[in-house]
Amino acid sequence: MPISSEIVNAISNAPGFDEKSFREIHENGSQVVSVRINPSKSPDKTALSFDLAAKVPWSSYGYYLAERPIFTFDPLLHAGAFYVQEASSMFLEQAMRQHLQPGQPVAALDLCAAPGGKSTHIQSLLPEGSVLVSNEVIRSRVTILEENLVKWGAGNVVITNSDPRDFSAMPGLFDLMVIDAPCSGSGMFRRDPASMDGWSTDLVTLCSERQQRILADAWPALKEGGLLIYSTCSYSVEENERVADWITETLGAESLGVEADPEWNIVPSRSDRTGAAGYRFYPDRLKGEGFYLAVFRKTAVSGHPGRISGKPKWEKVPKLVRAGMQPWLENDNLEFISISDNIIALSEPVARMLPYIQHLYIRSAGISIGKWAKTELVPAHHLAMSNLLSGSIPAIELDKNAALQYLRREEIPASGPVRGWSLVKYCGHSLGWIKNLGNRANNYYPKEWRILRSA
Ligand SMILES: C[S@@+](CC[C@H](N)C(=O)[O-])C[C@H]1O[C@@H](n2cnc3c(N)ncnc32)[C@H](O)[C@@H]1O
Repeated sequence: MPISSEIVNAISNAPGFDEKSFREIHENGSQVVSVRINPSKSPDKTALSFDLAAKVPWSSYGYYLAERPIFTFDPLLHAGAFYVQEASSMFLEQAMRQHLQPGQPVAALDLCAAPGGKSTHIQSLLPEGSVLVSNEVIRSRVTILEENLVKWGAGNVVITNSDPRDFSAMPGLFDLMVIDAPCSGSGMFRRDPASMDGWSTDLVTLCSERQQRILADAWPALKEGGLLIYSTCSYSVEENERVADWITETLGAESLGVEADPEWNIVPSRSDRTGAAGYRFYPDRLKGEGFYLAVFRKTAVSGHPGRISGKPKWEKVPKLVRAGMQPWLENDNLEFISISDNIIALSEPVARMLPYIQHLYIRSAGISIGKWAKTELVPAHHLAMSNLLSGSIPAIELDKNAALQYLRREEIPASGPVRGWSLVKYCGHSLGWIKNLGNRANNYYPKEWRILRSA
């Protein structure tokens, strides 16, 4: 679809912008499809419905696909074995790898997290012993964030639904802060031409002001020496280099470079006033959409986070219940708490984080194990998707058709001699639970996540 002259004129001052090739790439209808593999599930290449021949050069887990399959009908998507993500955004990996101490656990915040592209990626990159607070301010968007993180199987994540303002009350809590800010979205015009209709220079100004507000609100929560990764999917200098200038001038942050192989065709940029380094992605120069990323180190002194006093909103799990859960779990090096009958397993880094963030709206933390119903556990979907589950839990392996039947929440034939709870797997990856009643099996796939489309 042709791109309007109003848009082209407004972004023509962007470093590396080439009007002719930019117009061509938006008009020729070409599309790029990429996915990121979940290293904690490591799907077998032969199980995937697509070929992993072409790597995204700046990410160890990213791959380009030759064409766009109907991902909904790939059970491994629902198993959290991969995430469909635009390739340029995966450059976040270089910023993390080049600026975090290898092996050193961190407390990370992904402030604008839904639907979870960056959070799932950050989670895959964090060293053992780290914790990720994945926050989304818009309530209706937390649902998809939670779905994607549960499927990813992540246990070291806390999902919150709070305003950036609420993070100012926790000085110096995070070593890493990722702000993938809401923006005017011009970088996505090739993929979603209809979104051009809502674009205006006023929107760019509004976004730039909002980006600064979000940064100012969250900034106190970053530790002295901590890392800020700022990104947008906009081409506008007002939302990128000008914001980078504002970060270095007003917040006093130090700009950090990220090494990028010249063959990747990423355009390095410098902001006008302070020379802050940024990295620009153009679809006419590389295989990816429009994107900007910049990295900063906080040099100012931060306060110290204070534990929020008062009674926590959760209770300890009684010994008897803990004993009943034992056969379900691979490792017991966890803390168990109970919130409104739900039993939750917290790894040590998550348990350590919670007292500092109690005033946030916490949507979920750690891994939901299930509900204790008198004498037995009714297992949660999150447990099925996590690596906490004991290898001795009965499981049935389904072929693709039966797996899709299961994911539509249809009845699947009862199989195997074992009555009771059983995992359902596809190519060795858990999809969820059934309860085998002998003559039939009840399907416990979460109703709100079921596939509604027919083939
Ligand atoms: C670019 S998207 C984030 C995409 C996400 N990081 C990913 O990789 O999947 C920006 C997010 O910021 C959220 N947002 C909108 N207004 C906000 C505000 N005032 N403060 C913080 N976040 C906001 C949006 O709901 C949206 O989820």
